Amino acid sequence: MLKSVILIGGPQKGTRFRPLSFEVPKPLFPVAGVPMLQHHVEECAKVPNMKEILLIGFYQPNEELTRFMCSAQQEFKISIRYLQEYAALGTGGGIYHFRDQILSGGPEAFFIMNADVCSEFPLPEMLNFQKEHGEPSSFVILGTTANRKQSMNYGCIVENQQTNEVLHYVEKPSTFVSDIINCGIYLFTPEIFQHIGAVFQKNQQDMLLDEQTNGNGWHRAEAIRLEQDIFTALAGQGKLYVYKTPAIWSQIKSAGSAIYASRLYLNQYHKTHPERLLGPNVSIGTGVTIGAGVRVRESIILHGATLQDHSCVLNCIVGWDSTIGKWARVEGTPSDPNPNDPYAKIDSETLFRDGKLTPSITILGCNVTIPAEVIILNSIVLPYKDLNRSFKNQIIL
Ligand SMILES: Nc1nc2c(ncn2[C@@H]2O[C@H](COP(=O)(O)OP(=O)(O)O[C@H]3O[C@H](CO)[C@@H](O)[C@H](O)[C@@H]3O)[C@@H](O)[C@H]2O)c(=O)[nH]1
Repeated sequence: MLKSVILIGGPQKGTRFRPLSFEVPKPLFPVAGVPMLQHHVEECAKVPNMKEILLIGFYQPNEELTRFMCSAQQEFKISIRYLQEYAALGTGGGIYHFRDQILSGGPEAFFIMNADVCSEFPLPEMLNFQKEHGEPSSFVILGTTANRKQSMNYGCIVENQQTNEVLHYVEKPSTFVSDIINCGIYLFTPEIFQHIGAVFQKNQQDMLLDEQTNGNGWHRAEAIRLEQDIFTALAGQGKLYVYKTPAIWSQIKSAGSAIYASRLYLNQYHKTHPERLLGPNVSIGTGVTIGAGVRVRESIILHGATLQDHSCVLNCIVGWDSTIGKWARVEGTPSDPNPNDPYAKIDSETLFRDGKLTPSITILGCNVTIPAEVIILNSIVLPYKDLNRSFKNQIIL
């Protein structure tokens, strides 16, 4: 059985996201149309045997987070829980504090991910890589290549090129170390807690020896960074490996990087979620209202029209100020030129053939109202019509 943990940090951390983070916690900021975290959740839920996703952070429980968790649990059919740290415990301290929760049910391995990254999340690939490299309980860091100058803003990894073992790990070095950087996505086995535990014990001993220690000593011992405290020590011990991905990856620290990450995900959608794209070949007039989950392609939506939630518009022209109700489907039949004939032109078909309306683009005149949950297929609807049911191959006067 497997689990995933997403490190969502807390309120003070999102400063580079102001003023956007005033409105919504940074991990829920929409990237490519869905909350940043949803990309993680979706990929985790696809991994066979994934039992649970734990969000760990120091946000006060809040309505936005609760709402996100409820809807994501339903949509992706996976348990999602939020575990709140009493203070910022760092990237290693939070998972150590909640180790019993992570290990309950006996997962043989678990993923840890930074919330503020955009990635293809090659989780199955990391699992396979773990099986093929080193001993079975080795740990895997997802890595990617950066340019020399930018690499120094990240955790830098020197690998054994034959075995992919991590030989050196330096967090945000001040001089060049390696162009392989840490993507903030890891695959661990429960054994990682022995290593974090050893750091915790040592911190506690140091704390007892330190006579200056006051009431917050416990917190100081528990604040542990995976990168500096764990990876640096594990490098070169035959335990830590890097799986390098050629796929998309970006950090999301600023508003600018959120737009860049959106573009990366939107490009992916052509392959992974074509239904989330408005398009291809869609033009939308001014003042058009498009609800959540609407699908549009090969259509022209004229100004003032409203496409209510989850409606689907394919091969249509939607007239000015028309309204398409929720879950309605308005569809026409394209009459594109033969794509295999380089000289082909589009046919301007006659409206009727053999006494029947030729299947063609559906046209809604202005101020037409299509009710919720109906299907309008290959039809022409004259202006100011309030339809009350489904229609197929008709001219509605
Ligand atoms: N739960 C919890 N999460 C935390 C805490 N501190 C940070 N995080 C979360 O951990 C992630 C890493 O945040 P930072 O500690 O700010 O590190 P960074 O500058 O983003 O660098 C990290 O990510 C890079 C990739 O994006 C890595 O290259 C780098 O090595 C490092 O892991 C973020 O998702 C953040 O929300 C904490 O105390 N508690």
